[in-house]
Amino acid sequence: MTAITGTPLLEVEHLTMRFGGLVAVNDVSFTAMKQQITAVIGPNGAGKTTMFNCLTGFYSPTVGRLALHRDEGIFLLERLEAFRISQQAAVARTFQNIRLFAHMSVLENLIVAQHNKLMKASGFSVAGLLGLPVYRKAEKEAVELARHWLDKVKLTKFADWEAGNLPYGAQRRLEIARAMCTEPVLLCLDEPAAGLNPRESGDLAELLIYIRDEEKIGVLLIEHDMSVVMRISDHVVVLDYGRKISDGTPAYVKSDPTVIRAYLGEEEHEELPPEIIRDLPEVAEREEGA
Ligand SMILES: Nc1ncnc2c1ncn2[C@@H]1O[C@H](COP(=O)(O)OP(=O)(O)OP(=O)(O)O)[C@@H](O)[C@H]1O
Repeated sequence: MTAITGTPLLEVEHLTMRFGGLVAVNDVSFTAMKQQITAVIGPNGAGKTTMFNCLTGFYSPTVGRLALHRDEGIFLLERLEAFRISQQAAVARTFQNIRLFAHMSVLENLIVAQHNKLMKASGFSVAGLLGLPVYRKAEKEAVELARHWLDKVKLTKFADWEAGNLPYGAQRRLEIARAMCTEPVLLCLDEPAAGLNPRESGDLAELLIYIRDEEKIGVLLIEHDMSVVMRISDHVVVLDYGRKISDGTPAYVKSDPTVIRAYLGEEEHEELPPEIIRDLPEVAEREEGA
């Protein structure tokens, strides 16, 4: 493990999630820092999505403390219901499978994401029904925020399209925009590059860098695409069979023999991500000799 410096945003301590006899996440601890991209990687079934489900209230962890540090104080996520984790702790997430409102327009998807803020401004309908200035102001701000994110994900010209008619890569970007419209402090993305072509993966990487550097939001990223992970992450946590097996900078993790072994399995070299294959001693020697 190499030390990652920064200001803690999310402290995961001894997280364990059991399903009957199966321990999907086994005593995992790490700290994700503010304004950093922390990637969680590992072979299929390693426990990555289960960990996300614990963080976002879909599962109640068997054991563990999940402390989110905000200016307002510390939120213990394991004690909060899912809707409070998103509304009060300001944790947003996307899923492996796309979950947009397919029959709403692209812009409407981003306005609906701000429903809680708008409901509050409307005094839970009264001010909204009466068209009071406080509600009109909130509505205008919601549209401005939506337009800001449409621009950032390069979907402005598709604002009136039905979301379900967008190409796949654009739907993925819209999901991230929708999550950002909830104004999170922590953005959790479950395999955002899945199914993207290399150009779209490049755009995604740029977008995540923008979210970190300009919007100053912490990102927790589950991703199998190692070219994206190694390029943009500040910190990589590796899980295997539910346990944390490595934790550090991308450079440290990709040359960690434990990680190489986990991806290699027994004799399955082809499963190893190319970035890790390049660092294998036998490959490096071969390339030097060539
Ligand atoms: N609700 C559940 N009930 C029982 N077992 C579950 C449940 N959810 C996940 N598991 C099991 O927990 C283990 C970890 O699964 P998980 O989906 O978290 O892995 P993952 O690292 O996200 O995998 P992938 O990269 O394939 O998405 C797997 O063995 C899975 O079958």
